[in-house]
Amino acid sequence: MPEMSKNLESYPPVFRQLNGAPQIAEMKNYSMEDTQDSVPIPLVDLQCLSLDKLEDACKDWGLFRLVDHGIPPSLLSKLQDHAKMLFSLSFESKQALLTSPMSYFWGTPALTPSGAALRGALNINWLEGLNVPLSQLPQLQTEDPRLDGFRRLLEEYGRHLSRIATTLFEAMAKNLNLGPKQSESKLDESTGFIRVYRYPPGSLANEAWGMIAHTDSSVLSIVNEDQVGGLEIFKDNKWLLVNPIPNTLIVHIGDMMQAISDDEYISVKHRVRVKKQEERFSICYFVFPAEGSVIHSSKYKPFTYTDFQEQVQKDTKTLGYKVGLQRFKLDADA
Ligand SMILES: O=C(O)CCC(=O)C(=O)O
Ligand SMILES: [Fe+2]
Repeated sequence: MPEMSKNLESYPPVFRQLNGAPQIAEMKNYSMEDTQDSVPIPLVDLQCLSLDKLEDACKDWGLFRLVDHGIPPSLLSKLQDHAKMLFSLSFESKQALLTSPMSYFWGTPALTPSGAALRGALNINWLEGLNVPLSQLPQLQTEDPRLDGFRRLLEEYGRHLSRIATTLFEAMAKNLNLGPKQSESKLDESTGFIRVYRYPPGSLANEAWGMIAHTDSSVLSIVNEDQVGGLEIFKDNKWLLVNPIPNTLIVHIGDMMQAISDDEYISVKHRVRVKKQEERFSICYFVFPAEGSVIHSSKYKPFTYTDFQEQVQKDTKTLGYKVGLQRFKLDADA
């Protein structure tokens, strides 16, 4: 792992073993299925939004590539550069610097509502992350110029992401014929948070998953990945590689949107594995329904996002994985 050994002290101690991830045998269970070559995923243009194209992508894929989104390329590249700089600091410096309201975590993307890593029974995910609740960003007290600069970039990025998520959700609500009553409070910008991830480089000896297969619990998730690639989606019983393309964003339908759409839209299963000898960075945005807002659907018992999240946390702790929407299905034993 050449790149990793250059910068070993920046990694959490558990990642520093040169022969790859711990629990590798267990993780190999997740890599039985082959991944197909990269495929062109549907394109959605935000400036000239086609409701039909959007509808097809949400129904058939549960994800699409967003172009003409209005985020300046310079902001995207500055964010990526800043993330790289912060993650290259020593593990100890990151633990000291990246504190409340942000949180620094590694080995799992599952966090408690306060941002602490939630350790399940299984799996170490081969990643480090920084969790940033956007509404709390103004409370960040820092005199460190590295962090202050990052905060300003994140605030600007967060404003763009709120705009994009709202525009897309309104278009989806139109397509689904949701009345104002049904759609209001189903996407609340103040719930938005950003995850910045660093995935260690892959190697032939290391088949570990950066992030194991899952669906997102959000209404919508918006991913800005670098050129290393490694995001895979599950479609028609196959794993497909999503090609990284500069200045585009990948939008995922999340579990909440699947329920709101009465299962017309798919919360797409996805995973990450870095195959190149390079670190991968991604900056992901997640947005949720307003607190207390009840999701009514013909397919599920009425539930709030808080009910859902509590169930996910319970399952992750006791079973080691998220069961997800299945727990709330009307015709299933929860
Ligand atoms: O890093 C990525 O591209 C995806 C991350 C992801 O799927 C998640 O955080 O839920
Ligand atoms: Fe995800």
